[in-house]
Amino acid sequence: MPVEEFVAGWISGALGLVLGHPFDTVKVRLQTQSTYRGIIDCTVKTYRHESILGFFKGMSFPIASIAVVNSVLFGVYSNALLALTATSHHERRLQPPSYTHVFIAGCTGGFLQAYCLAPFDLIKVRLQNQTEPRARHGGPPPRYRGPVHCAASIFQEEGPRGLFRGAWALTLRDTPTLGIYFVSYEWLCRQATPDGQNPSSTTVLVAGGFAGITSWVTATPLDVIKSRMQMAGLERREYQGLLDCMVSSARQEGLGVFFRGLTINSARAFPVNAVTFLSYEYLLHLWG
Ligand SMILES: CN(C)C(=N)NCCC[C@H](N)C(=O)O
Repeated sequence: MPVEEFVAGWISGALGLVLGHPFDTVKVRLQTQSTYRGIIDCTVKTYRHESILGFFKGMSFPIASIAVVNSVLFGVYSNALLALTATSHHERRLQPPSYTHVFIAGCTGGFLQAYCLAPFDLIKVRLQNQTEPRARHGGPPPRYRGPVHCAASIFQEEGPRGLFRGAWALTLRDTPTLGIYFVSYEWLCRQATPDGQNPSSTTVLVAGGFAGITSWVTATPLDVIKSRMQMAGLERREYQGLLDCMVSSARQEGLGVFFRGLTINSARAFPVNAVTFLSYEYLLHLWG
């Protein structure tokens, strides 16, 4: 089993993550809290209340976890394509796999990464939703002191299953949308590249960016539900399950609720995924 794809997936994921985390914090807050009027309001309030550090809350854990998550995604994707088409990463420009194979391999990568991602994503969302500034004398201390304290508290208060809160919504979000992610990337690269040649860096950047946007646009409705289910244990607002969360959110806030965070998700997706694909392709080319 080729391992370079796993390592390249890890490094490229970490680069994308640092770039996209401030956007991600604004997105999570818009999706789960109703105190903000929009992206600008949320950005200004976060900055005034918590300084620039507020945008980077909950980042240390994803940086550590991206090693597992992105390497599982890209490693499983590439190895699933190898199993389906008997071609390695370098042979795929001369013998391009069918879009059906790309989709199946992407869904497989998405399905497996979702379960690795679930506890890390839960902790990230809980920390991002802590709006108390880190060090304010006299004010109430934040509920969680950091990622390890957050994981331990969830474990104590909600049991081991608590760490997988929202995992089902996350799996439903990621399985098809990662198929869409890789198909969009491949399709855009092939449109802009003569047969048998490697795509240029600009093509990879643009195709990666648009693949990110396409997949996040389709993922946003379940992303909202996932984030709400992850916060439910904390806010004493329990849902009976995924369907209940969908129905009660739509009843209380209208269908527009499923598109909360769509603009910021798309704005974040372009640079993050452009950088992720460019560094992934570059590293594999370097080691090739
Ligand atoms: C729609 N979904 C779930 C994805 N496209 N997932 C792939 C993640 C890529 C990158 N780390 C990001 O956070 O955008």
